[in-house]
Amino acid sequence: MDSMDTLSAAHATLLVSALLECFVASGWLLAAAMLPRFRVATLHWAAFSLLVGLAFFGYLSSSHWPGVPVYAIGNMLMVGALALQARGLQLEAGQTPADRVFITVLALAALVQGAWLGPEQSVWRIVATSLLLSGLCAWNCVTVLRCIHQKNAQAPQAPRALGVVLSAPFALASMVFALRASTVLLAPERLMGNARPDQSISMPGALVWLFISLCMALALLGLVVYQLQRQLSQAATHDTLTGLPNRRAADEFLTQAALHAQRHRTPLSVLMIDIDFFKKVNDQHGHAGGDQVLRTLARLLKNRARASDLVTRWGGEEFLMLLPDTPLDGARDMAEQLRLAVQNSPFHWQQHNVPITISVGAATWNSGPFLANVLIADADSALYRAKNTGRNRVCVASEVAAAPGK
Ligand SMILES: Nc1nc2c(ncn2[C@@H]2O[C@H](COP(=O)(O)OP(=O)(O)OP(=O)(O)O)[C@@H](O)[C@H]2O)c(=O)[nH]1
Repeated sequence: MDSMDTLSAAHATLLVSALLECFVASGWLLAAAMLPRFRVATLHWAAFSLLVGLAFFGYLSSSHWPGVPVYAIGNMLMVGALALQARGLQLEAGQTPADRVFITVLALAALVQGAWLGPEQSVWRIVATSLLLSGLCAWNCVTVLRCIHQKNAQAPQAPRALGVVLSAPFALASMVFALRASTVLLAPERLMGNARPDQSISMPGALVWLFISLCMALALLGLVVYQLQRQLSQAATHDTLTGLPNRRAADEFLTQAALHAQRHRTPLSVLMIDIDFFKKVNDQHGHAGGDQVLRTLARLLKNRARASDLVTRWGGEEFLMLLPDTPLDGARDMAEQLRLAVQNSPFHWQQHNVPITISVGAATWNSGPFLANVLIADADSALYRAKNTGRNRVCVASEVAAAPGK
């Protein structure tokens, strides 16, 4: 291939890259329209792709703009694009955007372009710009890792490898820009050997960028899908009013806890908790007042539970607590503590004191075949007894009843 062919191949690759960037930008705009929760971040990423596409179109048409420092403008667009990508990522990760840093980076980039504008100074311009771009990509890599790590610390869901996979394109981009800076610094004669050193387009360079840019778009998409999947799973397993796990989550936890209890021969207890005369609370304070009482009680129960326990909203004004490794005596003690804590805690609604008491039914599985529905039914009938014998009390089911096979 002669040099003319090489140049047109590089041009063709740049043109494809520029068109692909516009295509990716329209995808992010669509995502912004469809996913309000991700609107701000996806708009940043749409702007990132558009600016990169614009930079590529500029590089492509540089020969039509004699005298215009197209490459300096292109470099500014690239730095601005990566700063926007970083800002979008920070917002997505729930961090406060480091706008001062971004402005400093942009000012530095502008200084670099202005200070070394001519073709004979392109070595320094390329080195400094590549280092800035490398730094921004490295930052994005760290932000993605921190985002996944943070979300996993709240509720582990993703495999450890996910953070590595999603941050890899940013690490790769950072290394490529650093490599470009060092090769241009170490072998400037190769760059200066070009007919127009400030406007050289290398075919491998264009291809590498095309690859990295698509990988970055895929990684950002992966991040959005991961967050969406977390949201969906949260909505399916959690109660929106109290934020507690719902009945479905309780069923799953009970199955796991039962397997653990059977394998390690440890008791498993459940507490069925019901607010007394809750209808009156609704009647006196309205549904919103009732909702506030439910939220306060949920917080109280959660604060008093051990890390290994699970507090769930079973339905209506009923809560189910699962207590692994807890015998019936321990469950009774725990229930009694909760009952007293509720009785002595102030529940407020619009400056009104709302006196609240609970009734609790406790049941324990100790040995024999495990039947979740029997254990729950036992706790339920103990609760029924607590209600029928005056409320604001704890009743326990017999241990044998929970294990009919024994
Ligand atoms: N505010 C509010 N009320 C709810 C919710 N879910 C169920 N309730 C109300 O809880 C009340 C339950 O009433 P009942 O089953 O008669 O029980 P209770 O009044 O607590 O009486 P006992 O349980 O027998 O002490 C009903 O008025 C329901 O409307 C909710 O999410 N929010």
